[in-house]
Amino acid sequence: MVYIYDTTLRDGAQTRGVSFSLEDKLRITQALDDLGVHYIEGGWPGSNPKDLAYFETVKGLNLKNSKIVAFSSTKRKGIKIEEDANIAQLVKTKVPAVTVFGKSWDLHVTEALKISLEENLELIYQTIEYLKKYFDEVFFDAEHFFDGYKENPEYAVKTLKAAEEAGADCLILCDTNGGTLWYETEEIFDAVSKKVKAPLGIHAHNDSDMAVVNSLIAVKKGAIQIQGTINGLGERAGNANLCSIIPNLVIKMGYKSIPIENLKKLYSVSRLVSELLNRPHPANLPFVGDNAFAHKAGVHVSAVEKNPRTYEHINPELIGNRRRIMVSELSGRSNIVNKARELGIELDKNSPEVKKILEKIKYLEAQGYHFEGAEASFELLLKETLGMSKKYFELKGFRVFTEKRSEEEEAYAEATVKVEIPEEIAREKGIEDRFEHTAAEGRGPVEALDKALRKALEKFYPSIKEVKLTDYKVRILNEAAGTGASPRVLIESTDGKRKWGTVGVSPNVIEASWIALVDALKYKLMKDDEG
Ligand SMILES: CC(=O)SCCNC(=O)CCNC(=O)[C@H](O)C(C)(C)COP(=O)(O)OP(=O)(O)OC[C@H]1O[C@@H](n2cnc3c(N)ncnc32)[C@H](O)[C@@H]1OP(=O)(O)O
Ligand SMILES: CC(=O)C(=O)O
Repeated sequence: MVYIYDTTLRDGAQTRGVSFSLEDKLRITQALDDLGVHYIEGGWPGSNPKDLAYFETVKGLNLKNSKIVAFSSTKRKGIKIEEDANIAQLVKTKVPAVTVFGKSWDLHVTEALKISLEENLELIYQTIEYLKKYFDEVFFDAEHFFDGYKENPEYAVKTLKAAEEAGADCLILCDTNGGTLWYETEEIFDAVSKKVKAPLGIHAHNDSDMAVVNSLIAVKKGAIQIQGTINGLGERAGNANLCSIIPNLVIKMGYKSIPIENLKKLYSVSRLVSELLNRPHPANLPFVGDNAFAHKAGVHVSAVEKNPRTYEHINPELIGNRRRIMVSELSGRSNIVNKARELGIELDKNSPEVKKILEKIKYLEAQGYHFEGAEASFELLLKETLGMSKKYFELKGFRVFTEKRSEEEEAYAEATVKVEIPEEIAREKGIEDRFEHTAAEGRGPVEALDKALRKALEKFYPSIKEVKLTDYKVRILNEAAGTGASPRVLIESTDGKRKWGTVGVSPNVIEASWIALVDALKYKLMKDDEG
């Protein structure tokens, strides 16, 4: 049995740029409990009022699987343990388990704590002995254990023995600076397990990109507790990523830990943490990233179609992720067939339509289009080629101008747009005048154009009012051409029910924006028709 100890709410909160609210901490606690994590380190109650409030509030959650753990250092030097504010706050939490970190590297004892090596052993012993009177489980985080062991193995082991003799339930070897390589972890675990009897655990940082492998090797060498964080959050380069450790441990290494059926929740827990931090979810995370099972190359897609094992190390559904197929200039016909199937359209790989769609994609990508971030433009292209979409309107012309009358005055833009609605649609709607000629103002030319186009179309298609632009990005494609370069415009839109991306490319940035805007509105009308 390997116990999973999550420190997202404590070491994860030490990530640069991260600040969890109390509500975030409680939501993450519930999600981790639901996933089946064994221990959740909620914070350091002696550190700040928020962590203190967490330990008060968390008692109200009806947790099914996880034990809440409070964290602190060993007692301060030069005072009695009963006088130590950190230790007093730990005791007040009345949680089932606590973890204290103590110094295992002689450098830290003499340089950071500025006490003798003997005194440090006393701090460790006294703190653990005292806390054992109040808590079922007391864990000892041997800070900098690996660096300490490399410089003074005898002393590093003495710190573990002090904790063991005082009654620690698990001795966690910490790679605090994250510089340890996998074979060193292996050797040090081998040596230490001969010298202490208490169970061992590991807490690894990722400064050498070794945190996951060090954690798994430690398990191979007998560790029964792994400390880590969701998405590898943590001080500097982060902590060991539990989203990689858990599936490797359970699915591949076959250890008893979190039940395998619970792993289906891993992807959503990982996303929840990104959402709460208001950060983009890192797409390239193994297992739980959106790219983890995304296939772009035609050769890969063709093989995955036949048997997913050809390019997937596990079934993505086991951890709640899914397969994604991208369409681009690197696609083959399999990508098109697969993408069409996602849209509910069955195509024959050898049909002329598939060939035509693929050729169009390759041609447009060579012009600068990029369909990966513009799935709505791809869907329109596919359905237009297959004759499955209506022509909703035709442009009869647009004009945009920008004026700035003086240094002081803000620049201003105005656009006029003329569109024509097809006869059959006008008849259906009982509208006689099929032409609409409108003008609108905006702070910039694209805003003016967007407003004028909507104004022109709203009379025929009132649901256009629901569409909002949520993102607008311009990328210059052939930078060397300077002002003659071709811009690519990517637009993201929403109607409150769904979000979609469209793309436009032209040497004229206004026209590139127009193409992407038109696709955005056409897509909305097509989806409304499809119900
Ligand atoms: C490896 C890790 O990540 S451990 C976790 C680190 N996390 C944090 O530091 C976040 C929370 N920390 C805090 O809120 C604050 O640092 C507090 C409340 C704990 C302490 O604040 P302050 O009392 O102002 O002290 P400050 O942070 O400046 O210095 C830390 C003190 O703890 C002492 N200390 C550090 N580790 C230990 C230890 N294991 N045992 C005993 N004392 C320790 C240091 O020697 C220093 O004492 P000094 O003031 O006598 O030099
Ligand atoms: C305890 C801890 O957070 C560390 O050693 O990194």
